Amino acid sequence: MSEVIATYLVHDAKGDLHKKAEGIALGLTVGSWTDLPLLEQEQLKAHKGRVLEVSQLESCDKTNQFLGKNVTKGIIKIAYPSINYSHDLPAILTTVFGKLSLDGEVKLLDLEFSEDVKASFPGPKFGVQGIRELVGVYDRPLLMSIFKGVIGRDLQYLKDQLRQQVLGGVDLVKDDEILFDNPLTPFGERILAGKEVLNQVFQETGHKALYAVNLSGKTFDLKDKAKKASELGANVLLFNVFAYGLDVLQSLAEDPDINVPIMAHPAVSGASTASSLYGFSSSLLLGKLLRKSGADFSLFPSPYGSVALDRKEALGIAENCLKKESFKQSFPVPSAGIHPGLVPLLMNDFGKDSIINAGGGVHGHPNGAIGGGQAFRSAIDATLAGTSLTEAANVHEDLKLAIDLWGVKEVSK
Ligand SMILES: CSCCC(=O)C(=O)COP(=O)(O)O
Ligand SMILES: [Mg+2]
Repeated sequence: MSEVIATYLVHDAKGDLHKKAEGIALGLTVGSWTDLPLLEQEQLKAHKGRVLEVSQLESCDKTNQFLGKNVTKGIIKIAYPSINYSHDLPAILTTVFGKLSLDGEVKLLDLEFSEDVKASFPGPKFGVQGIRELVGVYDRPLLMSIFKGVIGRDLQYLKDQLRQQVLGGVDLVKDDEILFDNPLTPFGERILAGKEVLNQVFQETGHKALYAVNLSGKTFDLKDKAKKASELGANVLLFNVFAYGLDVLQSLAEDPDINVPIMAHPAVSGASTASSLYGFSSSLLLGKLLRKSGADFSLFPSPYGSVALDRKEALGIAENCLKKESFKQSFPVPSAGIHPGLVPLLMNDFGKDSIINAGGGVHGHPNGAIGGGQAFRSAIDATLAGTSLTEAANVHEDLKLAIDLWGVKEVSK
């Protein structure tokens, strides 16, 4: 059947989850059902939402949150026929979670798309394999660092900082998401300066790296800017997708003239995912929907750093980025507050097909960004070899300095 199936977590004060589910299925499709004459009921049958599952999880007394209100917690699954909407995310999301997202304690946990609806989405242009081919690294997690303190600085500062990071052995360097187009480091000039530095380092050392430049500005200017970036030879486009909308990402990913991988930053997404009662699940928004819309990379808070996400949610994002699908895979990038001592935990959770990403954990190293990058590379190599970081630190000075500063968390067996 051609449809989208939505799974919701609900907290219902009235306690009748079946009635609630029927109300949602009708309200978001044909409206009132039983009041209609029989003929009209028959005609509208193909359009009506179908309740597939209602299961009660528990009844709870939410004394602390809502003045003693008793609520019933449950899971509701509803199928929405695809003849009701055009096959694009704005129409699909408005159908399955439009008015409903404003109507009490409902969280959208998952969406399942029938194959014909799925076919309307591009998925990543490059994917994990395509990105690996660009950097020529196949046997380990990639390492990415982030420009820091570039706001208010000129192109020369940016070039110097890029050079230090790449000499440390990182595979990618990304703009911070808060660096926008500006007179000191304009978008096009950042791309050209980045290429110059990366070429220089490659000539000197043979080390290949990519630079992700922040694609920013007004929505209707983005395509032209992205095409210009593509012509200038940009390696990767960083994109604050949740400040714009998933469909804007999809339009960029679908455009054949924008032949550049897209890195989705999670800025602003917390407003839609953080509550346990409302919004979207992280695995849906930052995993499944980003991948469908064409993100080659999905950045999200790891369970361990400064902005920690629940471990199960973070693993759910990575699973949706990588699981077997008709689309290419998106690279999961657990981020925020990452230092070399967290590498064993990250690799244990996210495996080889992930990217270790750090800003402060690279630049804050006592030997600067070169030492920071090298400490991370040693931590990755040691973990792959099954050696503890404490042991590896005996022979890798930069790793030792990093561990002395930030500590180490080995995986508990
Ligand atoms: C919330 S994921 C975003 C990662 C990011 O953009 C960043 O600036 C992290 O920097 P840090 O110094 O915490 O590694
Ligand atoms: Mg940042």
